[in-house]
Amino acid sequence: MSLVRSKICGITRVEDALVAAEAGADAIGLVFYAKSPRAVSVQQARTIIAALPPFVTTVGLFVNASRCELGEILDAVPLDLLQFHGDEQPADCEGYHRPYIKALRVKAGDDIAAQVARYPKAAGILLDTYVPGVPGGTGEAFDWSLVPHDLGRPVVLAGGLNAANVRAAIERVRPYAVDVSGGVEAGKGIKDADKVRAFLAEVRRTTI
Ligand SMILES: O=C(O)c1ccccc1N[C@@H]1O[C@H](COP(=O)(O)O)[C@@H](O)[C@H]1O
Repeated sequence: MSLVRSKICGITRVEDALVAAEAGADAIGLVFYAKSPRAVSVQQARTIIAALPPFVTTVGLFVNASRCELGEILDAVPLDLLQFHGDEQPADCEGYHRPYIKALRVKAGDDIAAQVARYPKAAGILLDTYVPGVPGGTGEAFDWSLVPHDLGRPVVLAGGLNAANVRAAIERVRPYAVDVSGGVEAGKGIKDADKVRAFLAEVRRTTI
């Protein structure tokens, strides 16, 4: 029997980070993608991370960022883990002296196992919903039955999760962790404390 880890992504405010940490989130996600309504500046990210208690993993989310842009952010922001959510190839994700997770956007007919195998150095694989033209954070779930049973890697399940469906999602996919953004928001980039608490409580009471 194991507990499923959790990440609350798209944090833009200190108060939301603290609610997530106090409610037991294992990680918070900071979006460094200017086109996202949840994008944070370097200074915002530093302020949020400085306010966190120990043992909360800080994840930086990037979408096709250049090496130069990413390097500048990493020089300034103490991120523990990188999440590549665009079309990054394996070589684009390596060389930053940080573990990374690669997001794959899932649709019917995909050979998920083959895509996962392309990223042997990834610490984990995040599975999100494929929506044409949108890299992520769509709030839409995908058909969880598309996920093969044993991908042999830590799987982070994402895409349209919320307190009402996360239990079923965990029981179906048996992921290492779940990741949520829109399902715990009051508005874009603003978390709803009650939704965050309800989501994390539901994750905690669901063992696999
Ligand atoms: O949150 C965003 O704005 C975002 C932008 C670009 C790529 C990914 C983004 N978020 C990630 O998308 C998934 C699913 O989010 P949701 O729960 O469906 O809203 C999650 O991993 C977010 O971290």
